[in-house]
Amino acid sequence: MIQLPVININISGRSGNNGGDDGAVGKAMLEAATRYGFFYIDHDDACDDSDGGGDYFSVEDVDWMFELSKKFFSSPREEKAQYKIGPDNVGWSGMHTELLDPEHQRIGDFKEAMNFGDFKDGKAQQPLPPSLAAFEPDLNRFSSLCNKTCARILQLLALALEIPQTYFASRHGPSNGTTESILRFLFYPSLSSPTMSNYQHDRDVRAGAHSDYGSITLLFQRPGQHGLEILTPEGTWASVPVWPSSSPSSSSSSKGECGNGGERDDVRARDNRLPPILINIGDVLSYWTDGLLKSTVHRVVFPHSERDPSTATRVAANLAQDRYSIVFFCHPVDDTELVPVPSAVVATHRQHQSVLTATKVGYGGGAGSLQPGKRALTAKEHLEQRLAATYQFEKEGIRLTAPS
Ligand SMILES: O=C(O)CCC(=O)C(=O)O
Ligand SMILES: [Fe+2]
Repeated sequence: MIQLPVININISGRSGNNGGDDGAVGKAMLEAATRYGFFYIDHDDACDDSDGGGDYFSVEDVDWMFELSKKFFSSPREEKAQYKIGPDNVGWSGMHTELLDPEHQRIGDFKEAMNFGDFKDGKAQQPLPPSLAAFEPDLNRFSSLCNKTCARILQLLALALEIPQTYFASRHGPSNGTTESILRFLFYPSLSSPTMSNYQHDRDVRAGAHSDYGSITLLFQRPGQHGLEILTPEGTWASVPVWPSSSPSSSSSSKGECGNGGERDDVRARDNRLPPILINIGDVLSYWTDGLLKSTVHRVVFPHSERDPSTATRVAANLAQDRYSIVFFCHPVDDTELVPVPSAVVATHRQHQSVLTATKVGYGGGAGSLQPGKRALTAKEHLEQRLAATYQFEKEGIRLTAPS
């Protein structure tokens, strides 16, 4: 189990009771992003002088999205199949359709997913299945809260990198242009599901090892449905709890009245039943900052308690859990040129990296090591390059391992 820092943010970006503490919060965030590539965020209303609700996720917002996700995944297979994912990366993907770690997996991921792309003027730019069509405004609102949260995180990171606060945020959507951002519902059936009959506990995973391609990812998890693991620099897998404990490392992550108060925050979050949102850095932000911000490899496994030899007993006793998660992959606007970030902090890091690391960053070098005479990659090109390097793509853009 790894204890990652919990960073308390106010969403409005105005100082409020926080006493202009953005500097300390940004610094804590940058530290976590450079050390782990992962951290949690929590939000304290008392620290926010925005006009109350509306700008951040309420418990009800998140519960409702999970309700919608369940509603969708439990709709008839034939119905979901009409909204199958295509080259544009939106729509439904069934069990074993995605293979995130082709080198190590014998069979595709044990999961189903539903991807939503950008919303424009409140409207989805893709057909919505009957189970969700009536809830377009709710999906749009949730996606918009995700974008706002990403913008705020990017603003705090920019502050800590000593560049204009709008440097990253103004290069992200949705108001600045089209992006490849995706809101994604995920469903990992429990071991007791009939779809699990081909599962082999020594070889199969719910989602294979991978890094995310965007700038940052938000992950919403449900209490009791753990399974996420991250690869540590030592090359071992560490489980990431849904509820971070109030360890000293988390309470040191941000200071001040409205910083993370360790135990106090943990209790508050539990009372409200909303675990903090897990954030991770993706490949494009790592590339953009020459590897200073880490894009950490992670995967989703079946909980050890369900994989042990007494699994049969657990399954029989109905203790095995489905896992539902909701992910938001935040990407820059497609035509953003990934020129080196004008940050002295990044420049210093670049000077200290070895040539070997510099060529591996973002698995295609970093923005600062561009060959002379070559133009910078755009965000869309970077994504295409990452996708091509990960999968031997079939024509439609995702690798199919089984008919779905
Ligand atoms: O479901 C999860 O917990 C993580 C999913 C994930 O890492 C992804 O979809 O990229
Ligand atoms: Fe991921």
